[in-house]
Parts: sequence; C-alpha cells; structure tokens
Amino acid sequence: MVKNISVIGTGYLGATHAAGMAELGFDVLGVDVDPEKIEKLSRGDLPFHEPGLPELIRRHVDSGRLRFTADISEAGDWADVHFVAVGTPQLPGSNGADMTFVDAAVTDLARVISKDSLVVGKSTVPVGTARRLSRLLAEQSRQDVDVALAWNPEFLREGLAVQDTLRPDRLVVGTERPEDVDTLREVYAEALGRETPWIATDFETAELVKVAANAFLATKISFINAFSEVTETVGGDIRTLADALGHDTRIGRKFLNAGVGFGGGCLPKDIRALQSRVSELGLDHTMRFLSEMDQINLRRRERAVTLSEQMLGGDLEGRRVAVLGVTFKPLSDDVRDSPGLDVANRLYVAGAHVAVYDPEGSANAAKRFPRLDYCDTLAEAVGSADLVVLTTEWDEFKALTPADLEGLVAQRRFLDARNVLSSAQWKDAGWDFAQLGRFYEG
Ligand SMILES: NC(=O)c1ccc[n+]([C@@H]2O[C@H](COP(=O)([O-])OP(=O)(O)OC[C@H]3O[C@@H](n4cnc5c(N)ncnc54)[C@H](O)[C@@H]3O)[C@@H](O)[C@H]2O)c1
Ligand SMILES: O=c1ccn([C@@H]2O[C@H](COP(=O)(O)OP(=O)(O)O[C@H]3O[C@H](CO)[C@@H](O)[C@H](O)[C@H]3O)[C@@H](O)[C@H]2O)c(=O)[nH]1
Repeated sequence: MVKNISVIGTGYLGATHAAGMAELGFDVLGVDVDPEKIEKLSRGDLPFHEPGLPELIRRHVDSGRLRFTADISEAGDWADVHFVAVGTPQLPGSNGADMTFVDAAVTDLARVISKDSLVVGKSTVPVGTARRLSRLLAEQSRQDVDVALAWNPEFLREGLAVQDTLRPDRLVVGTERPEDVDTLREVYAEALGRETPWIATDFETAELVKVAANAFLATKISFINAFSEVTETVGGDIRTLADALGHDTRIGRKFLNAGVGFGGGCLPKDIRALQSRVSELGLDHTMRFLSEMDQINLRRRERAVTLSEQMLGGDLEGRRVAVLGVTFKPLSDDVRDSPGLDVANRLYVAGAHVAVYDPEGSANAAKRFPRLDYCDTLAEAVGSADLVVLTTEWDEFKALTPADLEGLVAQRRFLDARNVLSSAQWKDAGWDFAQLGRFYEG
C-alpha cells in the first residue's frame, strides 16, 4: 500500500506535485539540494509565484502531512514511491538536455533506498533515459530491496499548475512490470475515479508523449506566427484568421494566439532537446521542421524590436521605451527564455532607456538583466515613454485603455506584441498603434 511519497526536486514542478500528493491524502517529503528553497518551503512559503499553491502548501505543512528536507537519506527508508522532478535545462552551447541533475537524483536515491519502493521519473527527458536509469538503479541499489523505475511525464502548465496537477487531462505511465502500473493506479486513484484517461505503456512511449505534446504546441504557435509574417506584409487580420481556423474542430482555437512567441522553461528547450536526441539516433532529418519552428519563434522577438525602431523613426538610441511584461506568460514569475525580457534587453542593447513593469517577474528579471529600469507601478514605467510595448498579456495590461495612459506618456505610441488590445480603440484615440501580425502603415 502506498502511504509515504517523496518528491526529489522542489522547483515549479516538484513543489506543485508534492503539494498535490499531500492534497490527495499521502504523507509527503519534498527533497531539494537548494537549502534556501527548503527553508522557505518548510515555513510554508513558496519560493516562486503560482496561483493557489501557497495556500495548498501552507495547509499541508501546518497539518504535518507535507515536509521538506535537503537530506535525501530521510526519504530512503520512509517513502514507498519517489518522484523525480529535478531540472533538465538546455546544455550551454548545445541543443541537448543537461541530464546531470536527473542522473544525480537517481544515483542518490539508489544509494539511500532501504525499503521496497518505486522510483518514478516526472522530469522531461530524452527518449531512452528511463531504460538507462532503470539499469543504473538496478546496478547501484541494494540487492535485498525491490526497487524499480517508472516514467510518468508531467503536463502541467505554469499559472494553472494546481488545477492541472489535481485534475490532469490524462495520465501517462511507462513501466517495465505490471505491478508498477498497479502502484501508480493507487497513487492516482482519485483522478482515475473521475475517469481521467489512463495510458499505461512502455518507457519510450511515455517519454515521447511528453516531448511530442510540447513539439506539437510549439508548432501550433509557430504556425500562426508564420502567417503573421504574411499578414504583416500584405495585410489581413491574424486574429480573425486564427478564429476562423479554430472553428474547424479538427484544428481548434487554442495555441493559435499570434504574438511575440513562446518562451519559458519548457517549450524552447524541449523542441531543441528532441532534435538533439533524434540526431544522436541517426534521424537528423526527422525533426528538422522543429528547427524551423524555433527560428520562426525567435524571429518574432526580432520583429518586435525592429517594429519598435520603425515606430520611433528608425533609431532607438536615447529613446524611452516602457516594456509591459517580462515573464514568459501571465500568472507566473518565471522569466526563463522569456520573449518579453529578451525584447526588453535587445531594446536596451540598441540604446533605448528601457523601463519595465511586470506584476510578478521583476525580481527574477533583474537577476538576469540588472541594467533595465524596473518599476514598481505601471504608471512609473510608462511615465515619459516615447513608446509602450506590451509583451506579456497580464489581465491588467489587457484591460488598458488609451485614457489610462493619457497624461503619463511623452508620445502616444503603442506596440501590442501579444495582439490583445483593440486597434480601433487606440487609433481612434489618436495613438500610433501597431500589433505583431498586422500591417503597420507607419
Ligand atoms: N515547470 C513546468 O511547468 C514543468 C511542467 C512539466 C514538466 N516539467 C519538467 O520538470 C522538470 C523540472 O522543471 P522545473 O521547472 O520544476 O525546474 P526547476 O529548476 O524549477 O526545479 C528543479 C529543482 O530541482 C532541484 N535539484 C537539482 N538537482 C537536484 C538533486 N540532485 N536532488 C534534489 N533536487 C535537485 C533544483 O534545486 C530545483 O529546485 C524539467 O525536466 C521540466 O522540463 C516542468
Ligand atoms: O497561443 C499561444 C499559446 C501560448 N503561447 C506562448 O507559449 C509559451 C508557453 O505557454 P504554455 O504552454 O501555456 O506554458 P508552459 O507553462 O510552459 O506549459 C508548457 O510546457 C509545460 C512543461 O513541459 C507542459 O507541461 C505544458 O503542458 C505546456 O503547455 C508562453 O510563452 C506563451 O505566451 C503563445 O505565444 N501563443
């Protein structure tokens, strides 16, 4: 019977998963090598922004059902199931995923496990990893305990992580033994009771479902953004095009929002890692289209900068630009590979004075690009601006009207790089207004 669960790695994924498991009624131990994170989580504080998660963590820390430690050996003789949720970031100077954290976590577990248990990988990994780690676990763990590996990829979205954890669209588990499927059915019994689709398969399929899903989502976004390049040249309305496409139920409207493109700690690095992995397998050509998707995506950031420059008469030097939004998406403080932050930095490098406002992301952004001018309020950021650029569609930016900025900006110039405002409203109020995906008259 599964009673105690450990979660190795308590970042965006692991902290959410740990709290989710506690909510399902298990006793949970979160383990991380970062003592600062552990100290905060142990107090019931969240080291990052995720709606609904602080309440969940605090409740279960207070009840004693959820604990955190920096000492993985505490999990060894205690947990029945160990989830591995450590990072797999892009390797510097290569497209491949850095597997050192996953390898270290599984090696550490093998060293400390002293009771029969199941190790379950949740991190996003190159296909073939689970089979390799299963061997590693068998070789390095004690011979008198029964330890096996399973792979259970995670599909949660930041900003919606709690609901995605508690009510997933589907559950995928890759195993080598039928009894490990039963163990995972027990862990996810509540979701299964709600008839959540359950896919029990082999390691390779489980690993590939994850990267295929992200590759598909990235492709959908780049697909509409490729059409943005066309409508920017010949005219046409990219939003109407997306709506009309989306009515075809075979296509669907989701992930067809044209703008400055995708970023974050997942989509960009996952499509690169997939290309790298298939190359290793001698299938270089198979995923070559993903390189094109990556390029289309990165060109959107460049376009936001060149359009800003065009709007400012061809020169950014000394001009004051307000950038609204530096997180890679709303409802998160995550600035990993953020299009908005990248655009802000490029504007700065081109000579502009860049004032940034983001409801949650400034502290993380300032660690990466300390020389941007981070403001506490939107009014402060847009004060005396020659151009305002909206790069992340936070609700408060989506609700902006020309009247809100009247009297604050130096020049009425606005670039909506997420396509969320009404162009007619801003143009009627006398603004020089542009959107990515639309022809700009100048
Ligand atoms: N963030 C998401 O929304 C999301 C969703 C699905 C899947 N994933 C995947 O989950 C994995 C984790 O992503 P993340 O965004 O949570 O990363 P993260 O960087 O926020 O968290 C990773 C954590 O692992 C810890 N860690 C590293 N090595 C460790 C070790 N040996 N033992 C214990 N802890 C260790 C780090 O200190 C860090 O706190 C990645 O593979 C990612 O692709 C992430
Ligand atoms: O129509 C759209 C939809 C999204 N985006 C951008 O795409 C990026 C990724 O968005 P989203 O997928 O919502 O965020 P993540 O939290 O990174 O989630 C993705 O990556 C996770 C980690 O692998 C997976 O678990 C999720 O299923 C997958 O959606 C963000 O920069 C968005 O602004 C667009 O530009 N247009």
